[in-house]
Amino acid sequence: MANKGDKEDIRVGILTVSDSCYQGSAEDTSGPNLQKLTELLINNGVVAVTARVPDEKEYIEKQLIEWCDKEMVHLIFTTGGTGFAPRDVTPEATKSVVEKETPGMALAMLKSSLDITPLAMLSRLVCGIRKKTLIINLPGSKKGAEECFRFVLPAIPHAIDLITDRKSQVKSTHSKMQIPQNQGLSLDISTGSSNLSQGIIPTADHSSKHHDADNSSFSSRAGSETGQGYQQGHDHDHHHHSHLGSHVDIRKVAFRPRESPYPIITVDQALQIVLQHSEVMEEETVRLSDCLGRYLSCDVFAAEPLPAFPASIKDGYAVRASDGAGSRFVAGDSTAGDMPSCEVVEGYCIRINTGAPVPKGADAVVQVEDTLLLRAGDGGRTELEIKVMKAPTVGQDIRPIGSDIPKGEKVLSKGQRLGPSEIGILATVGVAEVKCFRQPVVGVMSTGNELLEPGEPLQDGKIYDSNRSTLLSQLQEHHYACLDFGIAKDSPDAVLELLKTSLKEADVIVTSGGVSMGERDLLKQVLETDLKAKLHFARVFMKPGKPTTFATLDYNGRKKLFFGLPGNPVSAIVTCNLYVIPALDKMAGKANPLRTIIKARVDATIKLDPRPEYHRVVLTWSPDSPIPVASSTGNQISSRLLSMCSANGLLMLPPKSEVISEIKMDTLVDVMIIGRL
Ligand SMILES: Nc1nc2c(c(=O)[nH]1)N[C@H]1C(S)=C(S)[C@@H](COP(=O)(O)OP(=O)(O)OC[C@H]3O[C@@H](n4cnc5c(N)ncnc54)[C@H](O)[C@@H]3O)O[C@H]1N2
Ligand code: MOO
Ligand SMILES: [Mg+2]
Repeated sequence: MANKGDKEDIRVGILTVSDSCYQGSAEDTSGPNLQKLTELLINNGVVAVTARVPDEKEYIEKQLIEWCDKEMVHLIFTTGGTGFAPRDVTPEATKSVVEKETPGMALAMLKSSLDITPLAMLSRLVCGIRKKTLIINLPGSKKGAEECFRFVLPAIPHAIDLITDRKSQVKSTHSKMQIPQNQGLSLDISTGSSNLSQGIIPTADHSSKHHDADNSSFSSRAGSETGQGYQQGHDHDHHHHSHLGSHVDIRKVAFRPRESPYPIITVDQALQIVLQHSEVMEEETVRLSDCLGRYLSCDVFAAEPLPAFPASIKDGYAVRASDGAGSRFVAGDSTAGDMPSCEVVEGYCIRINTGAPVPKGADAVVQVEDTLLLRAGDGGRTELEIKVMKAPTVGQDIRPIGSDIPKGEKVLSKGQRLGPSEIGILATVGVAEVKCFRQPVVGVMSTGNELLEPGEPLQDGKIYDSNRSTLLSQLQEHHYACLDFGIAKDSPDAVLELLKTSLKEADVIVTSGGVSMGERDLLKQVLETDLKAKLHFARVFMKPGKPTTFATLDYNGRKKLFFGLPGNPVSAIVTCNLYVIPALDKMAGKANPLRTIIKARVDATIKLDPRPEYHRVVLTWSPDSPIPVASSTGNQISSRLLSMCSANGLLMLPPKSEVISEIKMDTLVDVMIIGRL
């Protein structure tokens, strides 16, 4: 663990007392098991010495004295020789070497063992202190020894601190004992864990230390991933430097915190933090065909007026208004795409089509419907003379130069989203490439041993990975480039390896699963311990989505954003809507990245949850009301993805309180728009 080096090791000796094990006629199962338990469950526990002795008082005493006085071990477990048999003398040997007995520990083991079997009364365990060593007798059977080991485990770190006179540790334990149970020290007899001073899960404080630290170890590691197996052995500091996989050790399940060390914050606070860290990306030049959904990084001006020539609005005749109503000779024609070569003079007109340039001399267009044909030529192939039925006015049905877009006008602004019309405007002003903010590349991955790819045969205990498909398509719906990084197994090495791969390619990483309180919920530890990421928050007061986690880290000089979304399918998609989309929008250059919130009328009474709830609804409009109706999608449990089906809104419900416990039917409530209306 990251902070293992902060504490001194507890040196442990394990002494198997048994004639048959000593002679080799029976296998010693209890001794090796105690060794494993010591390394697994005693934080900083190191098995320094082990030995097997026969059931002989002198042998036992000699070994105990040597370990206490020469090997300077802090703690000795004996196993065996504690019963009623004639050769059972371990308690007597122990009594003769200790200076003080510690009957409380013996009593704790006896009391708890009696709850398991009345035969425990036949055990004669002795515990005591010789100089700076605590000696604990355990029964000979593997099961009995393990049970008794676990019964005394909660008191061991503090006992060793006292015996070895580690004053600061003792003081800190005592002060924490003043804090109510679930806030400070909690000794849990069932698991033997103490959440005090174990430092198993790095806290926010650790994270900032890591962030400030030189992270060159990360850069150098990035190129040499071995994906080596699960880390073995005791994680001393020297181990850290040679190990290429994760430094997170999740084996000591008993030491996971029983309360989340992360403060819980509000949705508004969380969003503010996310947006603070979402910096607008650099600009790049994008072809017109690729710029749908992008945000402009500069204003766009019209280089030329539109139209660039006076253009006809109608199919008809270009005339001189001063000629009034009456007959005109048709001198020629003007069709779109060609500049007319002739000029309109008094008494003449030119046949013209919509959009075609109005020829010189003409100052009005008369639509064909307002004329009569007086004379045709060439068997109807030409018009020779027409009659204008109504006197035209100057400028009639002509679009003057620059009337749609004057020359030099700003047609689009920085931060504006390029939708179909905006892309049309770019084309209109003759732009083939445009400067936009680069879009963040988003890497998406799932975590979990239980996950299968859809299409694979279903296996016992497994489920199909739905989060990845949901998240990838949601990001695509918002026009973001996504990379699919697949599924990471629930091991620190696997998670670290996939994160490192994704960091090379993605600006933003979105994972789902592994962020809550389970021993396999290891993302936060890998982020902080291995990647030196700064965790900004890891709990939000909301439903669904409570364990939503947000971190940033520096990777080769680039800031990367990390969203650890909760694994429950609805939690993942709701929190993607609430945090990931606004972050990406801001990075992509959107001027206002906040989601749209409107009012809707609920069509049924809704019970409130203790957490502010984002209740999935379908919004519909009826012709007789401008206010939409919000209909719940049913059971809102966060595993039920069907509650997202067809939902286009999230009702933003307040938490249940003494003042309010439900929202009555027909009440107007805020709704965040998340889908097509
Ligand atoms: N002791 C506590 N337990 C839990 C708490 C808590 O505060 N204390 N919070 C609960 C809440 S709220 C949520 S939400 C979940 C979040 O869990 P994780 O983010 O750790 O996710 P997992 O444990 O990995 O999985 C939870 C759930 O989701 C399923 N899952 C995971 N990934 C996928 C996927 N890609 N596709 C479909 N389904 C997925 C997984 O199988 C689990 O059923 O924690 C609560 N527990
Ligand atoms: O917050 Mo969890 O997301 O309720 O299920
Ligand atoms: Mg979990």
